[in-house]
Amino acid sequence: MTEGKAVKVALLGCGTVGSEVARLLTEQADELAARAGAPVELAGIAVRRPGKHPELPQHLLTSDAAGLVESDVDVVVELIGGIEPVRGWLLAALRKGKSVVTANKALLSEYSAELSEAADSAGADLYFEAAVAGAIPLLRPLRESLAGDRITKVMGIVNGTTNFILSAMDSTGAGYAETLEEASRLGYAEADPTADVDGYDAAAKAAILASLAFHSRVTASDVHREGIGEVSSFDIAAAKALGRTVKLLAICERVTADDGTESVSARVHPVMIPRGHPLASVGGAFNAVFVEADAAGELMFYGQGAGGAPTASAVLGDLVAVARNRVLGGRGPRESAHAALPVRPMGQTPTRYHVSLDVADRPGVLAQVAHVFAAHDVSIAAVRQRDRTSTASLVIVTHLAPDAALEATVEEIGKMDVVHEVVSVMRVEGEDQ
Ligand SMILES: NC(=O)c1ccc[n+]([C@@H]2O[C@H](COP(=O)([O-])OP(=O)(O)OC[C@H]3O[C@@H](n4cnc5c(N)ncnc54)[C@H](O)[C@@H]3O)[C@@H](O)[C@H]2O)c1
Ligand SMILES: N[C@@H](CCO)C(=O)O
Ligand code: NA
Repeated sequence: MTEGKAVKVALLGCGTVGSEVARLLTEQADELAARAGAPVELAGIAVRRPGKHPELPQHLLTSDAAGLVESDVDVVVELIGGIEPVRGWLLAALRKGKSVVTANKALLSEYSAELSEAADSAGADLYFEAAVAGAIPLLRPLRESLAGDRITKVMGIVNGTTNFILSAMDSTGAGYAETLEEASRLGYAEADPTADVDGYDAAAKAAILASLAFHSRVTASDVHREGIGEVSSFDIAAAKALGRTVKLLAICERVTADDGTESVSARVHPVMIPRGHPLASVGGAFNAVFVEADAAGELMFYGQGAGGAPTASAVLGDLVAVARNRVLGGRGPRESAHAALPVRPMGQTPTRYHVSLDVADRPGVLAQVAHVFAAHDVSIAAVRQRDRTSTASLVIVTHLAPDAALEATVEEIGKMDVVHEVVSVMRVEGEDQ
């Protein structure tokens, strides 16, 4: 059944992802029409320099994105990225009742509320499956399939570029700069790859995940963020020596205080996980996300988190959904922020630390170090000591404690005379507390 009136689509941006969307939209036109219930017609493509795209249908090209949005189109697919001028164009489209499909996590993690309100008041759809974990169907399961459950935790690898770099550092010992260059060449990295390596991209995704999972408004600035710039070969070696590996994780949790009040913790930072943990074997630009919910238990989502074609798959899935909604006269899910949970500061969030120290090898040192942990009310889970000629290597893994207490402990230990060097400090996830 494809006899419905054509759904006209404006494509904004034709780079890594946009070019794959244009290709698939053209190559699979008949099948997409059959699935949507009407032809999904590319009405225009906004590019920066129309003369530079001989591979695209020339009559569709324009450098006037704003004009294309204003024209007689039903859906705007935005694949340019960044905040302005895109935000203004998408607001204008939604206010006129045009549906929007975007992969722009930077924009959504700051302006989701504004965009959703514009969509809701005009009865338009706002879909963004590609914005988190590329091809992996993750946001639709959170918004729809799990709408009847109570999610307690979302944790995973959501940035392909940094996972590609950390995997290479762990397996081949490849250098940071050369691996980042390769990730850019393969189309994984953002236009400015510092968004990847400094954790901004993952933090934006964590904000989107936390908002959907906990029915609250969480923005990128609410997310505690640390990138992989500080991860050294010592950290990788320390992790290996303990049967662990280092991953950059986004962790969004529902935290319940002693008095029963609930809040949301959202953070992105490097983490040591056991090599046997399912996230440890997620290599290259692949992403994997665990979701824990009261009734469903533990769910794992895995697949390609970056790259042109995988991301285009998610964009096209959204496009078919919004086209179908227009054909049938319905709407997709609206923003759900009714729980309005506050965001818990990182310092009050319970975490566990791995601390690797070079200490003087003489009696009483371990007791002195342990005393500092105790003074900060941090309980030690495991200690390993290895003697060298005049120093000893001391590895300590803690139980859960407020992150601020752990940070203060490490700072104080670093100042002790008997501690020659704090070799590696990293949070630990994925093992018994
Ligand atoms: N590459 C990925 O793996 C991936 C995955 C998920 C989400 N995303 C997101 O998808 C979006 C696009 O990413 P990308 O990797 O394709 O980026 P890209 O840099 O390859 O493509 C963006 C394109 O937009 C064009 N552009 C910039 N300003 C424009 C304007 N005013 N008018 C018309 N075109 C303009 C650029 O010339 C470029 O070709 C971003 O929001 C990104 O975060 C990318
Ligand atoms: N730069 C992002 C693209 C996918 O969102 C990444 O490396 O994961
Ligand atoms: Na996705």
